[in-house]
Amino acid sequence: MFNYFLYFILITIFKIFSEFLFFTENSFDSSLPVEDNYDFIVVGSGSSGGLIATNLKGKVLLIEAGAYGSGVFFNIPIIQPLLLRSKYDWKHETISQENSCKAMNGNKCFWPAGKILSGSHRLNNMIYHRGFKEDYENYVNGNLAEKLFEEVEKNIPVSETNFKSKAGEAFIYGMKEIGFEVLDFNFTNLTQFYGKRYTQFYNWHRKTSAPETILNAQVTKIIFKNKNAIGIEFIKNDKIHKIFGKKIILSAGTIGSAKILLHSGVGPKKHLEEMGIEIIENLPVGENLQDHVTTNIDLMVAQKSENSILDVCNPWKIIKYFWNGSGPMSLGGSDAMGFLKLQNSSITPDLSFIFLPVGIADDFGIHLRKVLNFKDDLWEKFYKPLTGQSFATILPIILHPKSRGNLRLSSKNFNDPILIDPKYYEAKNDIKIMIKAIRIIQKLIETSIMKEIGAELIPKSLPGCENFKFNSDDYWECYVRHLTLTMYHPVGTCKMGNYDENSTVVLKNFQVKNLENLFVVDGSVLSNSPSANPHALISMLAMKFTNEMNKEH
Ligand SMILES: Cc1cc2nc3c(=O)[nH]c(=O)nc-3n(C[C@H](O)[C@H](O)[C@H](O)COP(=O)(O)OP(=O)(O)OC[C@H]3O[C@@H](n4cnc5c(N)ncnc54)[C@H](O)[C@@H]3O)c2cc1C
Repeated sequence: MFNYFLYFILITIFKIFSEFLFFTENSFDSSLPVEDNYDFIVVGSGSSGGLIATNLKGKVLLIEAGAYGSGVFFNIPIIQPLLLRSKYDWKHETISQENSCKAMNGNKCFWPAGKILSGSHRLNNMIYHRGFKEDYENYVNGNLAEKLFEEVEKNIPVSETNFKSKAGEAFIYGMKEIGFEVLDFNFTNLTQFYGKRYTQFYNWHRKTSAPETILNAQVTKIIFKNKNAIGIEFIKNDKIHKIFGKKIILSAGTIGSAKILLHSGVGPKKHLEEMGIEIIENLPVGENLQDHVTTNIDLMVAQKSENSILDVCNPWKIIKYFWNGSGPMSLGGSDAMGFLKLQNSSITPDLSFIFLPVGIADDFGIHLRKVLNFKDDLWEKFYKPLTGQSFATILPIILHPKSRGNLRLSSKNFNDPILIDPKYYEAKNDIKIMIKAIRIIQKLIETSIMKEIGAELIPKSLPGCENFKFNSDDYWECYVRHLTLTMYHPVGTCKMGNYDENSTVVLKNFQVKNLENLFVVDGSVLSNSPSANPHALISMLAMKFTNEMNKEH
């Protein structure tokens, strides 16, 4: 009971504080661009846009829909879950899903994305993994990629998590024991500096020539003269503004960039006609939506004092965190992870497993179940009876799902939500892979090292799946179609490709096909989901683009 109240009080204080901060940041921000014409206008300050704008040479304007967001406070890694569904999150939701998200209200899965300076990198779990060279060969040759990653890592420091749980260690060694071809099972590497979240936000502050930045400004349209992009329209403080530039770079993310293009008349002809939007170029914008889908496998573990709420609030640990960045406050979510090939013939890994030394029931249902949009039934029958026990989570991630979704506008009005349809598990093969992943987790739990920490699967049926024999393949199919979660890695809606391919939106130099001076550089250009968490790959591509632009300029 004491823990419940402690959570409740801390979460309430945080919510009041972040609302107050948001109010003060917005009320006093009336800044507008000082010039009439820029060399570059960069839309979006996230993993890609933040890096591009802070490193481009020339007269650069960075336009960001989100607010500043306190550096001192929000960059404490353990705060991350509290930023979800806050004012610093776009709070997207999928449309009602037929084959998945069945444990969520309205069968809608929650899709957060950063609406803050530094974008989703301010809200993410800070995991940094370069991925595998076969993933980036589509976009850049291997040797150059290595150099670009090194440049990225000079911009944003990366190091092993400072917080390492005993359960995380057992997970790493257990996985190495079970006989599949496992790759890189290890403690997680994070974008951090002395245990603090490190994003372009810091570089932006430190650079004497930081780009001119307009916050709280939502770009709604690209202005074209024939097939040339010449500027953008944006809304700030309820007023529409126009600003002009020689090159327009969209880095508004997989949802944001596609939405701006569609509203500007760049998209599938038939869809734009239905919406009553004048067509500038017929391109498959919004198609090819892909996401790393996962499910929540909570494990009960024997003891977990090292990351309980009392441990996080321990004054000595708080002092140590601010002194040397150690302890539970530096936990970005995951402390261990790795990859696995189901067959030796697989070119890149098929699955990734991310370990979190916490579980959904750990906060007594005060925050996380609301974030994830859980139906009351799921909470009341499955998780609530477990509160007060110790948990850890393993997220099995399908790295190359076959299911493809899309984005569609709901109307001509930019403020109306975009319709996100990931079509999770439409491809039956994705279910097969997920069930294999669950069987692997079951093998892992049987390893001696996992037994030592008392790991055990929750021994009861998920609400909605009670009619299936517990632990049968049919039961697990039902489970993953109910407890469907995103790893928050949507990509692909402005697919990069060759000029003669119909699916191409963006050419290999990031230019939008058939349109001059318009570029898209962010997660939306990835043609396929990478074999790792995408921030590193997206940053590497942003670095490539920046170098190419600086050479031309
Ligand atoms: C909760 C969460 C956890 C994640 N964990 C990890 C992780 O641990 N490791 C990892 O590698 N990846 C992780 N990811 C994914 C990763 O953060 C994203 O793939 C990556 O940040 C995307 O970069 P981006 O530049 O494409 O878009 P973003 O970083 O999302 O940037 C887009 C920016 O554009 C702005 N914008 C959007 N629309 C407009 C508009 N109309 N006008 C003006 N500005 C606009 C947004 O506010 C935002 O700042 C996570 C994502 C989330 C949400």
